Amino acid sequence: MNKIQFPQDFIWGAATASYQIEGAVNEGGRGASIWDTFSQQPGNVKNGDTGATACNSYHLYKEDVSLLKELGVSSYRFSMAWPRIFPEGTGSVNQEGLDYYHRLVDELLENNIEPMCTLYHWDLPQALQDQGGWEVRETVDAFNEYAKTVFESFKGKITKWITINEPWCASFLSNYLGVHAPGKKDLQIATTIAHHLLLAHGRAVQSLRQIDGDAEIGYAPNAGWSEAYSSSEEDKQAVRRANGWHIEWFMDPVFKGEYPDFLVQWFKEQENVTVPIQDGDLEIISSPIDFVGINYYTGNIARYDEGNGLFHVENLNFNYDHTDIGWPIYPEGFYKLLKYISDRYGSVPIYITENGACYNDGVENGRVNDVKRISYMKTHIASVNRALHSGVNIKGYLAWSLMDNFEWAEGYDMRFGLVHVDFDTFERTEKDSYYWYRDTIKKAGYDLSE
Ligand SMILES: CCOCCOc1ccc(-c2cn(C[C@@H]3NC[C@@H](O)[C@H]3O)nn2)cc1
Repeated sequence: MNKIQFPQDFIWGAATASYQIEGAVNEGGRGASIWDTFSQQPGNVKNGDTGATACNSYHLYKEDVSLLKELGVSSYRFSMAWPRIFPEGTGSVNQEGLDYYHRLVDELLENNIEPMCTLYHWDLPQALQDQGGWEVRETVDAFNEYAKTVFESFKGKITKWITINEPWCASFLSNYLGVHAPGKKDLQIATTIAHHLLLAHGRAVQSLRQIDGDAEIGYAPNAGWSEAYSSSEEDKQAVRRANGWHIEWFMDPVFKGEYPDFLVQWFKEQENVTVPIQDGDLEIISSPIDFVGINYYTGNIARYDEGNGLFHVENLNFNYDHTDIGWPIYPEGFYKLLKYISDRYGSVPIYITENGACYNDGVENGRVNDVKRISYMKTHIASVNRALHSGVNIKGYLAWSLMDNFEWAEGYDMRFGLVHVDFDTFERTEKDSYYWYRDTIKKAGYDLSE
């Protein structure tokens, strides 16, 4: 037997995001985003890299679609850049921006590839940031205007929408830890932003129901996985706080209509931070959705460590194998996470909207022999298969990423692609993992002995 086998109707895909691949930041009427501003500020991004040219996908999208077609995927997850549609965040619509995404979507549909579109993958219009950004509720209204505009424009073409990608990154990583744009370090601001992102999600869900009853909508929360070092109560509580911050903080409000109270109390008592909930917010946030996107990369073993960070928790470094970005390789965590989500939130349809590994192999004699990425994909796709066969309602798997791209604060050094990109010439070279994934898609699985 020795086979990892998926159902024939299992959806296979690949994912990218606008600021990471498009480039052409001053073309097509696009306005500035917070990532243009943040990446231009010295010290924020390795090597001073920016998304100004990226993979040049704004001009090379047909080549990208050809790569997807050859790969054999049935789904392509991309994101729209809000500043291409509304250069000033609100107000007049930039028709050139809509036209670009219509060209991309038409090319996908002509190749029988279903577009899965993320509305917000972190490139907030700078004009809105200048007026308070996600800290102010007016940005929630602006997001809803943007969402309604593209729902109307792409009705009948795009049938799977994702509202917000990784709200933990867009709130806490960006406004408490200061690692991503706009680089703030204030827990109350980050907590307020997290709430407004969830509110924006809920408002967009309600708007889609009014505009296009045939389309499906979800969101893509972060999902790391921490596991207690021991069965001691203090280790278990420390890990409960860590997982709660990454997972429950963003999933309980959507699926249960409330924040995890133990964490709300922790924020209040430890940090004097509160969530600015107004009447009706949680009803909006918990508007029923059609699927949830799970993004998984890594997990860790953790234990209680008095005074260590927000939650008094220490991630232990067991010298597990790591990818080139330094993240431990922990496929069992993926299986445990998926079971945890299914047990806690029920049979909501799940798409793995991101899973992949950073390996920085270069091109040698026209090939990229990224055997470690193939190994990572084998073990992690097997974890998805374990969860699927354990009753978790998983509908598809989309690899992060179709191609090497701008990996945020890590710049272009950290490569997650199935396709290698030369960032000077924009030449694309399919890696060995691309061919392995193509064969796996064709067989809807793979043989463990291979
Ligand atoms: C001070 C401690 O700070 C440590 C860094 O902390 C993080 C956490 C998480 C990430 C992270 C990066 N990615 C991959 C992206 N997902 C979406 C897509 O755009 C991919 O490029 N996911 N999570 C980075 C850094």
